[in-house]
Amino acid sequence: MDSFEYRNGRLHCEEVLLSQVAERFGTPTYVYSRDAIERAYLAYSQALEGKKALVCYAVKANSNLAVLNILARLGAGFDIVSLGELERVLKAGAQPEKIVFSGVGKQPHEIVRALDVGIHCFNIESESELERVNQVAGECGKVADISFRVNPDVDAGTHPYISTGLKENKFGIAIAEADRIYTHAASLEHVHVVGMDCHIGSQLTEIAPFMDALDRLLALVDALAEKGIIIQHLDLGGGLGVCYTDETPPTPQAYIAAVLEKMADRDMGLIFEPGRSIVANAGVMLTRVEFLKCNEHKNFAIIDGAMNDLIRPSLYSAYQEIIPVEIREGETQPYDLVGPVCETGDFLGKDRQLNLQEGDLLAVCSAGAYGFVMSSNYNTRPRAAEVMIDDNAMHEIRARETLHDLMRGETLLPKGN
Ligand SMILES: Cc1ncc(COP(=O)(O)O)c(C=O)c1O
Ligand SMILES: N[C@@H](CCCC[NH3+])C(=O)O
Repeated sequence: MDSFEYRNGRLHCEEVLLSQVAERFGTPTYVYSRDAIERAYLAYSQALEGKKALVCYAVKANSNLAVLNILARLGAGFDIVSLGELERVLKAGAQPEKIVFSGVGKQPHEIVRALDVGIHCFNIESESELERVNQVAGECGKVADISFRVNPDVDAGTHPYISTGLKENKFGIAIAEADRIYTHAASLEHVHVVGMDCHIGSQLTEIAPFMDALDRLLALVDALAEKGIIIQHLDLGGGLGVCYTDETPPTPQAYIAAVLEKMADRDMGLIFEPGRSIVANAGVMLTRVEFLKCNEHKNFAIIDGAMNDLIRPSLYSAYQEIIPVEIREGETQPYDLVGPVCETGDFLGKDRQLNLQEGDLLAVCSAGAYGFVMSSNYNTRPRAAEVMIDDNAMHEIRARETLHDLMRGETLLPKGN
C-alpha cells in the first residue's frame, strides 16, 4: 500500500487527499493508483527482461478498462476467462497474440471469437473441451494453439475456496492422465500443442508449492519430449500473494528468480498470469460511517459500503485493513464494521480498534483486486464508483450506477392474461 500514505494525519494517494475524492465522487468508491499498478507490473516484466516470457495479467482481478489500458500500454499480455474479458482487453488495446484463454467451460462462440482475433493460446482444462476446440477450429478452417492446464495435485496452502491445484478441485486435467491426453491431442487436426500450464491457487505466501508444481510439470515435459511432443512454453499461472496484514509473500523478483533457476538452460518460453499481486495493493475502497450503534456486547459502525461492494470478508473471512482517512487522536474502541445489507454476514471487518464518529471516512485497504469485480447489486444497491489517481489528478474511470442502471433490461409482463 505504499502509494497510499498519511501526511499530517490525512490519507493521501500521491498529492491527492482521499477525503477530497470522497467529497467529489461520494462513497463507497474504489480508488486506484496508476503508479502502483505500473510498479507492480514492472516488477514482473523487468525480472523477465531478455527472456522468452509473457506476463499475462489475470483480468478477473480487476477488469476496469482504464486498469487494462495502463497495462496494455506497458506491453502486458492478458489472461482471460470469458468473451466479456476478451472484448474488454481488446478495447483496452491488448495485442491479441499476447492473450491466453483460461477457464473450465469455454463456449463455442467464445472460441470462435478468440480464433478470429488470433490469441496466443487456449489453456484447455478437459478432454471434452479439447474436442470442442478441435471441432470449432475445424469449422472455422483454423488450427488452434493449445496448452493443457495440468492439475499437479499440490497443496497451495491457501484458503480452500481459492486453492485450485489439488486433485479434488475442478480445474485442469489430472497429471496422471496428461500423457495420454497430450498424445491424443497431438493426433488431432485442428489443434496444435504448444504449451503446458498450471495454476495451483491464489494468495500463496510461500515459494515451495510453486516449485513443487514446476518440478512435476517439468518431469511431464521431459516425458512428452521423449515421444516427440515438444512443449514450447510453460505457463505457471498466477497466485503470488500480497500483504493484507502481516503476510510476507515472496516478491515477484524472488519468485521469478527461483523459477529461472529451476528452468536452468531449458529453451522454453515462460508465461505468468498474476492478478492480485498487480492490483490488490494499488487500491482502496472508501466508505463513510453512517451510524454508531453500541450495546453492552458490541460496538457497531454501520458504514455505507457493504458485502455487495466488497465480498471478500463475507465470502472467505478475508482480513483487509480498515483505516481512518483522517486520524483523530484519542481513545480507540473495538468496532464491527457492518454494511446496510440485510445479512448477518454483511461485514467488512470485525473487532477493529478505531476512534470513530458518525460521518467519518474509512479506507478499506488492499481492495484493488477481487473488489469491484466481485461486487453485485444485492439489496438493489448501485455498484460503487471507481477513480484512478494519475499524476496527482483524480479521474472517474467508472461512474457510480444510477437508479436507471439498476432496472436496465427488465420489463413488466404485458397486461391481459
Ligand atoms: C487460471 C488463473 N490464472 C491466474 C489467476 C490469477 O491469480 P492471482 O490473482 O492469485 O494472481 C487465477 C485466479 O486465481 C486463475 O484462476
Ligand atoms: N476472488 C478470490 C480469488 C480467486 C482467484 C480466482 N481464481 C479472492 O478474492 O481472493
